[in-house]
Amino acid sequence: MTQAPPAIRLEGLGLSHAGSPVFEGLDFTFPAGTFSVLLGPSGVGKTSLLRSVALLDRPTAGHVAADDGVSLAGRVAWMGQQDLLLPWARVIDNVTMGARLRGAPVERDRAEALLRRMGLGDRLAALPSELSGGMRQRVALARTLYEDRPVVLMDEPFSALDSVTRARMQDLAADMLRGRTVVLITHDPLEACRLGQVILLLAGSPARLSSVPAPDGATPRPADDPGVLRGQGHLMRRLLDGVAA
Ligand SMILES: Nc1ncnc2c1ncn2[C@@H]1O[C@H](COP(=O)(O)OP(=O)(O)OP(=O)(O)O)[C@@H](O)[C@H]1O
Repeated sequence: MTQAPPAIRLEGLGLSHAGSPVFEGLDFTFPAGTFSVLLGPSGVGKTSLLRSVALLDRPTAGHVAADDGVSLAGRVAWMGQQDLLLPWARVIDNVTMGARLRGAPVERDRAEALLRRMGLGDRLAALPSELSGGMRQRVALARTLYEDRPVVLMDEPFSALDSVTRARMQDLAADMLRGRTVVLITHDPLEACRLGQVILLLAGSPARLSSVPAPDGATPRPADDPGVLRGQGHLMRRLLDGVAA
């Protein structure tokens, strides 16, 4: 990573779809170089918020800005819920596609090393249609990490993975994204407590953000750490109670 990661400020951010407000008046700063995790009930507006941060959706009110005064455009790696792999391109070419499209040099060795760390070293020449859903998700994760951006926004990046692969990918992501400004959406309280340096809940209608204390200790925190298990239970309770408590 060559550029310093900025903090990202939301100022009075609001978004409506078809005239119905999804969220409004959001004021929050995602701290620079910090792994933030966002949870909330299905349909509350998490993806809409992340898309606004990524400048993919135009907010109805307020704005999103980097705290260093430089535009976020070109500094963000995005991993959406759909893997968006190109069906005609082999795994290795999907990972390096961004560089190809930009006309930048392709670092094949770096892409291969990433895929090997994802357990896909023997699938470099496979087409996406020859992969399982979890493998495709790992290719999409490799493509996101390959982009090497100071800001990384990920929408449920591990949702298709079995629990052991998921834990491995969480470890890898925590390691590779350390020091970047990351926002990750998850439905999994354990994932939030393993990875989150900042943990946020989005709830209500229109939705508002609230922050929850993260467990102690460096990330990735062990899944069986007592503080992680307590935090997981607390988050689950908040979600079951409709996040109000
Ligand atoms: N392009 C769109 N046009 C109209 N309504 C939309 C659009 N995108 C999202 N919505 C609506 O906005 C609300 C928030 O959707 P969003 O996808 O942001 O929720 P979410 O919290 O990410 O949900 P999930 O956890 O199920 O992925 C939902 O009511 C959804 O139907």
